[in-house]
Amino acid sequence: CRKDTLWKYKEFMPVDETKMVSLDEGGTPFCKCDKLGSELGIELFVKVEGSNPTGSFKDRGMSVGMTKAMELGVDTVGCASTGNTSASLAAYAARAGLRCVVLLPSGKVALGKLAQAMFHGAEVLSVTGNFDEALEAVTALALEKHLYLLNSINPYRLEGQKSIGFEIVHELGWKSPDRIILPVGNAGNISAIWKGVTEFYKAGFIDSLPMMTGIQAEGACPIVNAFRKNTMDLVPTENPETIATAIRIGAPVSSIKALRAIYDSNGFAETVTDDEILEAQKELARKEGIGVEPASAASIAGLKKLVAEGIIDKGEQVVCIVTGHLLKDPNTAINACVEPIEIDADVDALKKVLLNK
Ligand SMILES: Cc1ncc(COP(=O)(O)O)c(/C=C/C(=O)C(=O)O)c1O
Repeated sequence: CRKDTLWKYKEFMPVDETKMVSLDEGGTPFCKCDKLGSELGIELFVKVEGSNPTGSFKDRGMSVGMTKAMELGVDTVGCASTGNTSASLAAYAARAGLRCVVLLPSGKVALGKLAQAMFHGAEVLSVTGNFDEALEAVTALALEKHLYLLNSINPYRLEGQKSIGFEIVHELGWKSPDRIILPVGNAGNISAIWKGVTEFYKAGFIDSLPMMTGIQAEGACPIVNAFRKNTMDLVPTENPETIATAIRIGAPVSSIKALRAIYDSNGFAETVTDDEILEAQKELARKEGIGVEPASAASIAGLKKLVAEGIIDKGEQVVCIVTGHLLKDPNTAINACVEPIEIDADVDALKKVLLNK
């Protein structure tokens, strides 16, 4: 694989690299966003995880998790998913030659993700119920050893995803940013990144740590609710609802790790509305040219809100992680735009429309 993958940090990956299952994941773009940043009075970088092989950060965790599956000699892998985990698992299982079973909440998975899971040959089960119920069912199946579970409850997933933290501090010249902001659903990613930066801190590679800041949709925000009460006790959101279907999760499995990361880093947790998410998604696409799916835009919407609330100080160096590609959810993107103009392929018609002539 090419040199700039997450495997350049293989010494920090607790798996047998001779069993590596890789699609050259990691080494994603780290874009300085001066237009948005100067409007907000901060120094803004965006880590574009939609540039991974299947279009989301999940590939990092899946590469290491699938490598562990090969080490263990399992024949079947599985997950429940709001979409991206299943898309990534299907691709990496195909690469590894393993049987793949995915459970998806029926009618609540964005088109691109469903297409990926199906086309890579996963056995796709459309579950009546939400993600949390699907996860409970597939976990029971795994506990009876019918499959190897690769949801982010599997620690090897977090071992891969912690490389996002490695790359951020590496790209900043072995320095932590003041703050890392990301969307939170099942809460594996914020936990993983905190693990990564603290490992590099303990190794002496960096001498400070970022404030970990998690953003949730207003209709699916158990972590934020716990944070606001300054507690580790999580009250699940019973019927989570948001247009950002990737983070439509009510009972995050990694809530303890995520709350630890937020509290220990002196970080923060905030909610954003669906409208704020859609507005941020379009703003990032049209001001900085970075196309992301709705859940990913929650980190930008959260940044704007926290600056407005005075939680984020002027001049802070902030990294927003945008977790999935725009193409994952084409329907939501098209519904947010005006219809294309129908026109004849004729120069006069073009001049009429474009030049008002
Ligand atoms: C684009 C995107 N952005 C953010 C998240 C939240 O990350 P976690 O807080 O680590 O869960 C997800 C999660 C998706 C799934 O949980 C799944 O695919 O099953 C995502 O796809």
